[in-house]
Amino acid sequence: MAFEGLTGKLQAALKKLTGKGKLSEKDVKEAMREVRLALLEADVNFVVVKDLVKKITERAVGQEIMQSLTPGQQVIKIVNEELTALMGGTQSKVNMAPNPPTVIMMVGLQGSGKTTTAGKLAGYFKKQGKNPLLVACDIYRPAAIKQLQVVGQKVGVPVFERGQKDPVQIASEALEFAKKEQRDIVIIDTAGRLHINEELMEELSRLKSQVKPHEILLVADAMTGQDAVNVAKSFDERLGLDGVILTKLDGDTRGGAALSIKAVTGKPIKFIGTGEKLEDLEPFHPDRMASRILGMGDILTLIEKAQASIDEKKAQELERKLREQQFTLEDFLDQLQQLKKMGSLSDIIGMLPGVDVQKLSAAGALNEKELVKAEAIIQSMTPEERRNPSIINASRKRRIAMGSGTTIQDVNRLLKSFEQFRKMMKQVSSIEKAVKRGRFRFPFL
Ligand SMILES: Nc1nc2c(ncn2[C@@H]2O[C@H](COP(=O)(O)OP(=O)(O)OP(=O)(O)O)[C@@H](O)[C@H]2O)c(=O)[nH]1
Repeated sequence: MAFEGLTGKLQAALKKLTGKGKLSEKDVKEAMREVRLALLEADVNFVVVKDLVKKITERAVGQEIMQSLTPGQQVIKIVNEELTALMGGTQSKVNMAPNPPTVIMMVGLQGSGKTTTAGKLAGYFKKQGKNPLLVACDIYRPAAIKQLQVVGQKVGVPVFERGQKDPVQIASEALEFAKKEQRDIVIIDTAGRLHINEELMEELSRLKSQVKPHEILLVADAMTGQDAVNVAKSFDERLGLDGVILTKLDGDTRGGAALSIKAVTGKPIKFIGTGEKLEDLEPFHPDRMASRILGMGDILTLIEKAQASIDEKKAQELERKLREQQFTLEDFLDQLQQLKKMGSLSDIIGMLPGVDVQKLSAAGALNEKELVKAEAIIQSMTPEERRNPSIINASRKRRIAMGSGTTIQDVNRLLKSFEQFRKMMKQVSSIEKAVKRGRFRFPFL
């Protein structure tokens, strides 16, 4: 899970403030020193850090805050707001052409995830009812065309290719083709290089003047931290970017790129890549990211992910069962299977507020293999046992363990996690209600 180190340190710094009834200027300044260090260690650009901490401190030591009943909470609210503002404030969407097709040019260095992300983006638009076309203009790496065809096929979007022809020529033909075939979004995968060089920029500039894209998106690898920020700066100076797609935010990314790109280049992050699978692309919401970084969870994204992978009827049925306490192990099995579609366990759990992912993974609670085991155990139960786990006595446990090739301890553990899951689902629905009523309180306060 990305940002773990940063989240832990920010929480530790801010927690010191929430324990106090009244705050002095010294308390705030001390906490801000820790916030500054945490951000620098996360590889956030140091000018950005300096500016951010100054803004937070100025607001936090203001009369209103210091004299409020809950000054610590107010400071956290300020940090949350300033982090949100730093990342652009509100969501930036892709510019759509008034007369389709909308042309999107994907640019970036080799290995940043450009080709994969072009496929993800095509899949994203297709799910929204659009009719995209992918265009293979990375002619130097022969495998790139094949790779684009593979991802295109996986998301069900056609790929326009003309082999090693001049990319500018390919793009022009692709536009003609898109108009004829009524494709409303054209996504062009361009060549990458290991480093920024003149030849690459020349080619991309030629391509830009020929196809006049409505959107130029830079794909940058979040794992490279400040390098990603510098790459964004260079591409923007030479080509003019409309936005950035930051990939690999599922790894142990420290946070530097996500927090610095907008402030340094003025260009917003529009999407983030959160895994290797083609559905692992999320629109970027600065406010939700700020909450995630502060360890306050991201219930809204979690709900959206659930909505995207669970069909509406099933979700309503599930909600009813949870409300009426009729949620059975059979439903649990169904949920485990749905969960697998939503992404990695630690990413999903990390979106719940107040959950310490690091602690859970250390305790082995987020092991994906456990999911497979859980499925086998539930499948070895009788329908009666699935509906009513309280009848599972010692001899039934023995039978289930034998049948699933597991141990009695495994069966016990599963029954226990089922109980916990039931509780967690209840918590999610009560948080959702609280958010809707505007009464949601940050859980670690
Ligand atoms: N974990 C993770 N891996 C990603 C993500 N996006 C892309 N990748 C992986 O990054 C690697 C490089 O991706 P490509 O799409 O081949 O990179 P590229 O930028 O198109 O490379 P060139 O075509 O050589 O320019 C692949 O193994 C992808 O699966 C992401 O969001 N998370």
